[in-house]
Amino acid sequence: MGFTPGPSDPFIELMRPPPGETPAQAMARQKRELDAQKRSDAIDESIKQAREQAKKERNIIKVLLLGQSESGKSTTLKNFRMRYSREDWEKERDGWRAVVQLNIVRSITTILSVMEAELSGEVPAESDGDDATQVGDNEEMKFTDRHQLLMIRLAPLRGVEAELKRRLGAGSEPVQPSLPMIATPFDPVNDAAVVRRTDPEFAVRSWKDVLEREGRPPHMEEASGDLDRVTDTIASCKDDMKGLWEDKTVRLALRRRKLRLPDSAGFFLNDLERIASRDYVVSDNDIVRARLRTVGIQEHRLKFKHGPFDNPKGKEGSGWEWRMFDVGGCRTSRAAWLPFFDNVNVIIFLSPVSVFDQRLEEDPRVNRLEDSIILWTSICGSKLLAKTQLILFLNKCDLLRRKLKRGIKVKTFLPSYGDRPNEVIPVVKYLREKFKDIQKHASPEIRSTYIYPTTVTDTEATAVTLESVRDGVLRENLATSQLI
Ligand SMILES: Nc1nc2c(ncn2[C@@H]2O[C@H](COP(=O)(O)OP(=O)(O)OP(=O)(O)O)[C@@H](O)[C@H]2O)c(=O)[nH]1
Ligand SMILES: [Mg+2]
Repeated sequence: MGFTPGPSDPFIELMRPPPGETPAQAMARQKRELDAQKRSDAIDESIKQAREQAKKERNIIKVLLLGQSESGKSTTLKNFRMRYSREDWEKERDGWRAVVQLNIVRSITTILSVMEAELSGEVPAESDGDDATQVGDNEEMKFTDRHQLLMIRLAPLRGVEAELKRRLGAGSEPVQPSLPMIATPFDPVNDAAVVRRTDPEFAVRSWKDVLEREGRPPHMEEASGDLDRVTDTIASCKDDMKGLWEDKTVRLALRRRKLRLPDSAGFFLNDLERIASRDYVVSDNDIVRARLRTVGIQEHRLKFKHGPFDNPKGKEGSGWEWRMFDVGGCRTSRAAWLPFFDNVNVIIFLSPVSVFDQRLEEDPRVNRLEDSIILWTSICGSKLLAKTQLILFLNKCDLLRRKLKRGIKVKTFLPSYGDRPNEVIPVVKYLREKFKDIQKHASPEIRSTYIYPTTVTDTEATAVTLESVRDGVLRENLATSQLI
């Protein structure tokens, strides 16, 4: 005899309408059941989507570039893009022309301001411990009619500077000196952190905005006319700019005033013959050197399709994608970093080694090396970043070499350096050990740190470093992705 489910079947019992249910109650119950089913289906769907998303993102590596302002984050990113995203790099080439021009013109107008100050007999400001070599006040500094003439002939560059700022200014704004400053992204923001600056620096919000505008073929008469005017004026000032930059008395005045031009200024000013011309074509090196302060956070994507670790599952078209985030490094920008720490796979942290005798632009009370160490300690110690792979670039080794050659003693600014030799290799080795120790003691979990001494403006040497970084990152993330 077969089994006939009877009234005692638990499922039937469960589904049975309650005794004495009215038609209205039955309708309400059925609606409740339908809603519950819908909710359950929605949950199933979102789980499915999350799984699919995780599968898709298995090959995505999130990389953050961190470090103080002018540490070389954007320059590092440019190296990556030049090497691994050549198509975009080429598309943006023309857009950099105006940036290089602004870099040159700003250096020249800054020098003109120094000359004006000298000629008007203004007393130079006290040293802020910056890297200029001491120049005796008694050194002869004779300005002549020729200098006056140079100043008059170069005066149109002030208008060009304003014009270039306006053009690059879609996303540009001066650094807000009134914004709260914090030393690390984990610090609470309060008004006490506000420091007033006297000289707000020109800033550009986003490469992408600027380059998209600048790189476009000029479609408006006005835009193309402006560009020609700018290029024409710069070209017509070429000889005078060279005369100014090469003049001994001017150099002496710059040293006496302890003027710190941007790190790339020399690179551009020594090559005026090529750059200040009407048919100037932007070179790879020019792009790498062109300084554009980052404000906000910019995302750039790189695809790795070739190489030993590029195909994690051995499937066609399943290469790795790196999402690289470049941040503004000054103290007013660091609060914006925090939301990007979620699920970050890799941090490339840049600490310039040449800055032991310099102060922060945004807060001249703070030594730049000290700032970098505070920042590194906070990043290493963050629980949120405990599983993140840390890569440290001890950058600007070339500037360190130059500085030490000029006789500036590390020990003066870093007494703990003691009597070790005042040479590049021992200094970098010393800093490397210090940064490594901090990582070891501050990290919530044991992890390795990959440390590279770099000069990211040297694209050939950096290419070798990037290969190693790339393979190291992919190897580590391959292991993680296998676990998904
Ligand atoms: N000589 C030399 N100059 C460098 C090096 N790295 C960067 N620079 C220059 O330093 C300046 C600042 O570099 P950026 O890459 O713009 O610095 P950043 O960290 O992105 O700065 P923010 O956007 O302000 O946070 C630029 O003029 C670079 O060309 C280096 O290793 N050597
Ligand atoms: Mg930058």
